[in-house]
Amino acid sequence: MSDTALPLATKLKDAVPAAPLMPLSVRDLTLRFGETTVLDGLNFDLGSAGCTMIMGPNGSGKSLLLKLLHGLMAPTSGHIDWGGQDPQAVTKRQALVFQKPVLLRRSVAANIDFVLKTRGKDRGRRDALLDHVGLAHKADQPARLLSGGEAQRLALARALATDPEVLFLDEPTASLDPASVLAIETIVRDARNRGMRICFVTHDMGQARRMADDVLFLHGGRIAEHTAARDFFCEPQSASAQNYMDGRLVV
Ligand SMILES: Nc1ncnc2c1ncn2[C@@H]1O[C@H](COP(=O)(O)OP(=O)(O)OP(=O)(O)O)[C@@H](O)[C@H]1O
Repeated sequence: MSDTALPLATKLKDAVPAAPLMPLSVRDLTLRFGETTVLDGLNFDLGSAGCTMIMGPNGSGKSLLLKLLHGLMAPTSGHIDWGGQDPQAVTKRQALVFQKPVLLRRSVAANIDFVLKTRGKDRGRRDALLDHVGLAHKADQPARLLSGGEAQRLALARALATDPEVLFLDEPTASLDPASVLAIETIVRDARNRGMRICFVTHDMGQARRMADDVLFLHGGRIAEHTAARDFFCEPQSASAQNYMDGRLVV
């Protein structure tokens, strides 16, 4: 992206609080709807840095896992420990970007202004944020007129405006063209390289290979595999991950 990414990077780095949310420890995490168990006794840890790609077939529980980790839902049982921090205070230190961008029916600039104002952030960062995601020239345009890729970059800028320590992404590029996919990946990689912890749901194998430090593979609400990226893509250990990568796993 543009040269003006640097001042933004500096400000994001400066904003990291002293007591970090990472590492994450998840123990016996279970979610049921009535008689149906959709997440079944998950146990995993995430280290302080990097990008975890969360993969698995449709309905395996990826989106629900993100919502639990972000505190948008409560588990039926089990524990989520973000660096020993008070669970009540965790959500505000994280951001979630959905497949369908959630935007205000205001101008592009006003979408950023709103987040900066409500979070008590420096309003002067708006232009740097818009430039960082390549939308400075659209600042005065209504957000509803943006293309899908532009809207998703604005959603990402809104997320970055909150200075999250953890960024959750739920299939953010699912309906975007290759150039828009790469633009989003560039922004996310930059955030990761500046120390933001990334948890990224995708079905896009190429994207997972480009972005992953580690892969958490879900199948039927359980963790089939949690492996370093190079091991996962060279030789997945679980049959379900092998079948998924070969296009043979349909749930
Ligand atoms: N509110 C709900 N009540 C009952 N079942 C639900 C509810 N929300 C989700 N589910 C079920 O939980 C399972 C996991 O859903 P989830 O959205 O996490 O899957 P996913 O892995 O993200 O799928 P996809 O790849 O299709 O987005 C699915 O079978 C879904 O139908």
